[in-house]
Parts: sequence; C-alpha cells; structure tokens
Amino acid sequence: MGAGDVLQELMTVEVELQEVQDQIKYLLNRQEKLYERQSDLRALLEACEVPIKDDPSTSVEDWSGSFEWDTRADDVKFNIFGISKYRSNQREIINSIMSGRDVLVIMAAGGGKSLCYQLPAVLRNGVALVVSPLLSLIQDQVMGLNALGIPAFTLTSTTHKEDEKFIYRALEKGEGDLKILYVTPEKISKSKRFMSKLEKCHHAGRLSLIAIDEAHCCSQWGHDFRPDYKNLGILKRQFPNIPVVALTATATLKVQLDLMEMLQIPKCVKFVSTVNRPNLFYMVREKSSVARVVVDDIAEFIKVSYPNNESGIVYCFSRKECEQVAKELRERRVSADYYHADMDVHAREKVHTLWSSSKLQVIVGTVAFGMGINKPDVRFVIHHSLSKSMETYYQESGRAGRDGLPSECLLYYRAADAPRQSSMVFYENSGLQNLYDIVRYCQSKRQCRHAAFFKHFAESLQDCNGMCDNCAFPNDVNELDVCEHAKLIVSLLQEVQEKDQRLTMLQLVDKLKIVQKELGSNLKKEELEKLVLNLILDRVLKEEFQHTAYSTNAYVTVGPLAKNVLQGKRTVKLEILNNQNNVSGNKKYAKRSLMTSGLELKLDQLRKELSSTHGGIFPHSVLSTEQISMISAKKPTSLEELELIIGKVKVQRYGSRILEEVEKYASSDPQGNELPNGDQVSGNRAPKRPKTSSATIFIESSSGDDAG
Ligand SMILES: Nc1ncnc2c1ncn2[C@@H]1O[C@H](COP(=O)(O)OP(=O)(O)OP(=O)(O)O)[C@@H](O)[C@H]1O
Ligand SMILES: [Mg+2]
Repeated sequence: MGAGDVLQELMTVEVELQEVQDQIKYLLNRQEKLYERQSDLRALLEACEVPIKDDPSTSVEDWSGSFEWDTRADDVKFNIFGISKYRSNQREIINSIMSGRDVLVIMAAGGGKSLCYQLPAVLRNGVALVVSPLLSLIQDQVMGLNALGIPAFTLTSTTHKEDEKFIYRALEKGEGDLKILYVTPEKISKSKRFMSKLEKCHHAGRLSLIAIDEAHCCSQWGHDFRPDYKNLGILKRQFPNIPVVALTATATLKVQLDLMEMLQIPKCVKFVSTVNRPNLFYMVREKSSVARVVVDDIAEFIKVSYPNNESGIVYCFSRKECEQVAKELRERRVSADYYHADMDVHAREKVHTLWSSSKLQVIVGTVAFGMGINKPDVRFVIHHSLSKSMETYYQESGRAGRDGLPSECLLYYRAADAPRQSSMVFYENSGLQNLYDIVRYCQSKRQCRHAAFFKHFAESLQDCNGMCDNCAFPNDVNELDVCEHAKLIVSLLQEVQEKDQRLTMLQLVDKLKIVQKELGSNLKKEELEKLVLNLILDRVLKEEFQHTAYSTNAYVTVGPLAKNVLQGKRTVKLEILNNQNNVSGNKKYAKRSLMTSGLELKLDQLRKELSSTHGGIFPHSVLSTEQISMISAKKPTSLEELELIIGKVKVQRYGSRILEEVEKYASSDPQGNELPNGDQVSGNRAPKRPKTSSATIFIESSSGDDAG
C-alpha cells in the first residue's frame, strides 16, 4: 500500500468518522428531547391519576353554582374593584378559595389572577398573606389596592418603622385595619419575628388565606427560579387549615407537580386556562440590514399608530443597542428611554415609574425589563431582535394588552440576527433547539402565529380570527426549487473545511452571492441568508462555535444530513414572496388608538391629572381604558348613572370631576360630533378588529358568566 493510498483511505475514514460523530450528536440531542418528553408524559399520567387515587371528589366539583357569598362577592367586585363582569375561571376560582380549598391557578398573563385572591381577601374575615417575588410588583399592587380603599400593606426591608409597628400590632392583636399583607418570600424564610407574629394571627383565627403569586418561581424547572420560594411549604405545614392559592402564568406539567409538592398542596383544585391571547395581533416584519432604517420604521409605526402617547415596549438584544435605539427614537420625537441591568437601581426605578404613569411613552429594554411589569394598557410590544425561544417571546410579547383590549406584537426579523442569538444560547440545555423553534416562527410566511403558540404549548388549536399577519393578509408565496443551490452550499463548505477554514453565515452568504452565478441564479442576500438558515433548521448544515477572548463566534459547517442533499435524496425549497403582504410590505401605517373620540382623550387626560393629585397612583387605577370607553359611550349625566358604570368607590373619589368633564364636552359638542382628534381607525392591519357602537372593544377567550 503506497503512501498515496494510505492518505486516500485515511481521508475517507476521517470523513466517515466525522459523519458518525455528527450522527451521534444528533442522536444525543434527540435522546435528550425524548427524555424530556418522557418525563412530561409521566407527569401527565401521574396528574391524571391523582384525583382518582387521592380525592375522587376533585374532578366532579362544580364551582360555578350558587354560593352563600354570591351577593356579597358581586357587590365587592363591582362597587370596590369597579369590575362589571368576571373573566373566564375567575368566579370558579374565587368560589373554591371561599370554600376553604387549596387552589392552583394557571392563567395567561393579564388573565386577571390578582382579583382571584384579592376579592376573597376582602370577603373573608381577617388578614390575607400574599407572597410575591419582587418589590416593584408588590408596591404597584399595594398602591392599586389603596386607591380602591382596600387596606393593603407591605412588609419588606424598606417598610417604615411606623408601618412595621402597625402591621405587627394588627397581626398580633387584631388592632387597626389590615386586610391584605404583601411580603417577599425572604420574609417567610428569614424573619423569625414575622413568622411568630403570623402564628399569633393564625392562632387568633385572623389569617384568612395565603396567596403565592408567580408560583412558578418555586420550581427549578420554571424560568425564574427563586431559592426562597422553595421554603414556602412551611406555610401549609404551620397553617394547615388556611386555603393556599398558588398562581402563575406559565407552568408546564412538570412545574405544576413540582410546585404542588413544594407548597404541600397535593389535593388542590386546579384551574388551567388557555395560553391564548386573542386580543394580541402578532406580526413579523422584514428587518433591514441598515440600522437607521429599522429605527425609522419603528418610529413611524409608533407615531402613526399610537399618536396619543399610548404605552409600548421595545425589546433589544444588548444594553448598547437599547441605549442607541432609545436615543434615536428620541431624535425622531418619540418619548423613549432605556432600561437594562447595567443601570443603578434608582435610575431604573425612575424610568419604570415615568413609564407606568404614562409620562414616558416607550421603554427600550433588554430582557431585564421583565417580571415586574404590571401596566395593563401596554398597546404594543416591539422586538427589535428575535427572542431566544418561543417561550420567552410569548412572555415578552404577552406584556401587551393585559387589560384585554386590542394590542400589537411586532417582531423585526432578519436571518442574520439568528447567529447572534445562537452564540449566546448554544451552551444552554436545548438552547439551540429552542432558538431554532422561534426562527421557524419568524421564517414562516404562511403559518398562523397563534397556531404556532398552541403547538408550542401543546394546546389544541383555536381560531385566530385574523389576529396575525399571515391570516389577516395571506402572502402570495412562490416555492422555488433550490436543490442545486443547496448542493453548491454543501460542496463549498466541504472545500472550505478541507482547507481547515471556517465561514460565518455572513461570509458564506457573501461567497454565495458570487458563486450562485454558476447556476444562473440571482437570489438576493436576504434570500440566501434565509436559505442557509433553513438548511441549518433541517440539519443539512449546522452551527459550530468558537470562543475568542472577547466573544463567541458562530460558524456554519456541513451537517449530518448533508449527504442526502448531495445524493439528491432530499428536495430543498425556498419560499419567495411574489408580493409582500400589507403588513411587511406596505409602509402606510394607520392610527390604532383605542381612544378615538374627543371625550375619551379628555378622560385619559383627566385620569392622569387625578392620579397625581391622589398621591401619585397610576392613571389606570383611577379609570381603566375600558371604563373610559364605557363612560364615553354612555355619557352619564348623574352620579347614579356613573355608578352603574364604575361602581361606588370610584364614584365617591372621582365622580364629580368625571361628570364635569362629560358635561363640558357635551356642551362644547352638543350634536355629539367628534373633535378633530377623533379620527376613525382605518388602515391596513388587523382588519378583524371589531368596532362596536359602545366603542368598547373586548375580546374574551371564553365568555364570562356574570353580567354583574
Ligand atoms: N373581570 C375583569 N374585567 C375587566 N378587567 C379585569 C378583570 N379581571 C382583571 N382585570 C384587569 O386586567 C388586568 C390584568 O389583571 P392582573 O394583573 O390580575 O393579571 P395577571 O393574571 O396577574 O397577569 P400577570 O401574569 O401578567 O401578572 C388588570 O388591569 C385588571 O384590573
Ligand atoms: Mg399578576
């Protein structure tokens, strides 16, 4: 055997070895996925068996019937909370807590979980304890409750000595008026003094219920694990007869079982609501490679669609990008500021507060701007870059429209953004698979965006009602056969690899732009990027990573299924748009403001004014956007009429000012003609958005059961 033959065989063996290694990697990946699925399925099986083995009654209980507290509950709901109609599951959850049961609530962001424990807290005798993970969330909640006249307090490291004394006296001796007490989990696990007072309160029969908000923080499998949440099981051990209600927006089965065990509520009643957010219009826009053009487009979208200063969030990939985008938005006369983890706490709080009180229109943030967001009337969430998974995108975009009113979620996507994310997530467990799922979502020109979420969360499909770009404006898509392009890409990469070199996606696409001419092809840069990414998603190519002193670089190399392409066993297609749909192609934005009448704008102004004169509470605590629409439609002329819309407490506090405004408006516009500001919503997006005579637009995932 000559040296040449040896070399030849060595090369063949090495190529084959590489293939085997690729296949092993692929199989290991697959094995990991299957293990995960196996564990989910086992959990599912266990969950199915729990009621049969442990408590046959749980599956047949009817929580929607009549209960002795119905009248009182309706009164508190309407006259104190100002809420006219329960949303899906709220009434049932309230009834089960009132019946003294432990309860687990899984309900999408903005579904209305707070009312589920706040209303029973008002109805039951004694003090309700609420555990919540973040100071900012707690402060917002306490401020909102106080604005409704409900005596709520918080006990944290920042509580004034006087308040602390008051709270301890209330717990120990039942003195003073304390209905709801918010604490962070650290208080339970670290303060013996607090626990001893709580025990006294319980002993005297004054502990009414225990609520654990954001309960997914208990589980290591959840996305926001907080070690102190692990110790909350002590509450059920110490106070076994007090109902515990755990609430969260997202929890896989594994997380659900985990937190039932940790909180020691194995026999809880479980309410799982749909992940569907039918009021959110989802769209993906082509992102220009020129940074300035992207910001121009975002600024235009905000200024044209939301000219009345409606609140929004822009998510960016990096801290630097946040600062840059915020600055450029300001230069385009959009009121915007940035928020990220590198800022000191006070600067962050300041920006957050300005935005929460609608004095700043847009926060440009990294993912650090997260769980503490309690603002119900966020009308748009824009992603300047793609998120790292479907799950994070669902959470981040889900911060829009928590008040149930129509809102928009817009993601700017270009294939070249994917390697930036992949070099960040590749070391995470299933990080790349998760990223590729959202890349698939972005690349798709045809699949319903809502359907993608149902699929991801393993829920059965529901109608989108035209609430995404692909359903509202179907694209005219042409499927181009690009098998020859794919072969060319694989051979090109093989050649490069043989020379022990590597290419990033951008370098590969630059080369392709030239060599595609061999095929007589003239695909655009963006189309070539998309093709390369599709081949990565299909494992014909794969990404490899290399660390440098400053960064991690992502390279594109030949993947485990490349052979199939070379041997012509696999067809490769690329979706090319014949004419882009209106959403991504047409630049003409339309006004999306929900407040379309002059009176609505006046009332919006009034709630801002009243919020600052009533101790700096949030404008939405004075009147919700839905209430503004109802007042504007009905134009009440007396306090009695107004009370039928917003309930007693709000009428007592703000009734005369509201009537004054309605009257002033009616006398300036006796025919009921709209002021110049009252342009009608028209345009080319979200055509299914209903316009009703009352101007109140409210989309429910399932109907409420009480006309209140
Ligand atoms: N039945 C209802 N009718 C009208 N508005 C409601 C109703 N229930 C709750 N809301 C309003 O919906 C908004 C969101 O409610 P809430 O803060 O309780 O959501 P959540 O489920 O806790 O969401 P998250 O997971 O984001 O914390 C609030 O402004 C609240 O006042
Ligand atoms: Mg909440």
